[in-house]
Amino acid sequence: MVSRELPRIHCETFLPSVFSSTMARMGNVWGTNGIGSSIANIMFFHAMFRQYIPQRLLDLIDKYVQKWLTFVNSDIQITISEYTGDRFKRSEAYTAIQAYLSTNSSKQAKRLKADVGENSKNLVLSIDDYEEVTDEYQGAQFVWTSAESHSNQSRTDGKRYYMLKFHKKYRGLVTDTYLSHVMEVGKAIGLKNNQRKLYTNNPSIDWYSYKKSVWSHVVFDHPSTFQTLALDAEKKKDIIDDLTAFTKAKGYYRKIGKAWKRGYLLYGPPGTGKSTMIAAIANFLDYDIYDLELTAVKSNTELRKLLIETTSKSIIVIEDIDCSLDLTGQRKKKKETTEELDDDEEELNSMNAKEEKRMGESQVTLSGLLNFIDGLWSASGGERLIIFTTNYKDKLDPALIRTGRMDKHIELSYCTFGAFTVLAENYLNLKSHHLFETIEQLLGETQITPADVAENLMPKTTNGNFAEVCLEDLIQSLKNKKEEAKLKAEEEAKLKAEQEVKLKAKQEAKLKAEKKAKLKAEEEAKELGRSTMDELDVDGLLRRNEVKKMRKLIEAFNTVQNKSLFDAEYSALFKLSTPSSSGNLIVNLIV
Ligand SMILES: Nc1ncnc2c1ncn2[C@@H]1O[C@H](COP(=O)(O)OP(=O)(O)OP(=O)(O)O)[C@@H](O)[C@H]1O
Repeated sequence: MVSRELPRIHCETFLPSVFSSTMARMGNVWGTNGIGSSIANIMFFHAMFRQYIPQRLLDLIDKYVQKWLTFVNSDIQITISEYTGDRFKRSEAYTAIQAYLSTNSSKQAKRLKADVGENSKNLVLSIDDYEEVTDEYQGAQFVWTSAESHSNQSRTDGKRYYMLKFHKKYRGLVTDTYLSHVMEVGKAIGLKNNQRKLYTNNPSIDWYSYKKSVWSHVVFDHPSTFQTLALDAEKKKDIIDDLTAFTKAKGYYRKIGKAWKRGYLLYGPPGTGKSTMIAAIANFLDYDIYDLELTAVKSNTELRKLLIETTSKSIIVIEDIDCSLDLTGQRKKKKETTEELDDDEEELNSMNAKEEKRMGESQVTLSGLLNFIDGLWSASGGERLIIFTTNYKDKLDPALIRTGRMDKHIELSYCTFGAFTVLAENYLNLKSHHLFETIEQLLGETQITPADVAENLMPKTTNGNFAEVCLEDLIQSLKNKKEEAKLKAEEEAKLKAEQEVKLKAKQEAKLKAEKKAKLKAEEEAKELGRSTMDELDVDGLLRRNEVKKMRKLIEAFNTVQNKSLFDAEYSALFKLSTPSSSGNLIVNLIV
């Protein structure tokens, strides 16, 4: 990353006389007429010189002048840009340097910039553009400058960078220890100031504005912890152990050749604590949360870009993944739409409208999402959890939740007595109570979400023994729920019984009809006497009223055993001069 930007001689080719007189005037103004005119003369001769000397010779001279300047210039410069590569990701070095310089800059720099700090309470100062800050390290001096470069086309499309200048004799010190020292201290300051953040993705239309950010954030300040989470102790311990093991497994993941990330699927009915658990996990691990609104992501490329711009030590959350996108049916639907519209040209206008609407909708596909979770790009950053939540696990594509993508499936279900005791302690400060026994019994008999229990345990009055009131409220709620469930079960049983009776009647009618049809067929077969006739009848080659005639014909054939006689019989029977095609067929079959 060490780049040595050496001063270049810019050879002016504009009118030397104008320049010369300007310089002379400046000399007068400064009272240094001699120096001014000397510079003007040098520039004049330099310009003349460049006009009459061949280009190849000029290039050669330039090359040697640069070499000479390198030799005599004692400073080395290192530039650290805010965004590396094609502005994919904010440089960690830039952020660390910003934090590192924040302490020095407030003491030294005369022009400072102030911004609201991470905790939104204090102002954080940093050096303004082209202001210099000198840092001392092991007796050496280092000069830092902050600046912004603009491309020729755009004045707003600035690329921010820090520039470090030092004497070339400190090159070894810089590469060996100084830069790592800056990074280490900067990161430590960053962590100290750091408050966890809750990010949400910006619509892509804003990505290229002056703010240039794909994510927006607020300070994450959710009070949920594993202690306050209503969950059975065993389940809780299992999750905590899993998370702890994950955070310590950097080396292990590298050894087995896997990206350092883990997928959690939280599923269960609404109000069972899926979002609450995510907050508890973030607080436990001290991670940021990236709450990804998938419907606002237009394409798989955008999804990848969002992923790249997440930091490590973070949780990427997609809530209600089953509702986020029709990930499996999306392509099919589009195809159907196109086919329909092809069929009818009159619908061209409506097609355009539909197409426009479709363009506005998310084009993220299942494969895009799968790549997001465990494609090559997902390995950048490391130490990340990906959490999906859903109320309907069965609706999800198995590929999305298979082990390796969603490594741990956690069911959050209705409130157990264990979960209730956590809530009672949190909400009412109660470890035990004489009503707990009744509640335990009722919880075993009916289903209630932790959200509903929590709502009942919220003190609604400050008077008297509100804990007892809350518990009684809960008992009443549980009884109501039990009654509701009983009524619902009875209703369902009644409905089921009715459906079964209907089904039985339908089946009996069907059996009866089949039996009747069979009997009729048997009677007809008997009448025909031969299976050949059954086949012919089945094949529909003969009309039913011809069957009887055919029987006679066969009898005639069997009796006469002579083709010419049979033909005569046949013609007489059907009153034909020549046999019909069906007659011929029968004859062929029989003969
Ligand atoms: N397991 C729990 N522990 C503690 N509080 C809970 C728990 N479950 C629910 N709650 C309470 O109920 C409220 C709603 O819970 P939460 O939003 O976490 O449920 P959810 O499962 O994410 O619901 P949804 O599926 O509708 O998003 C929370 O604010 C919290 O107060």
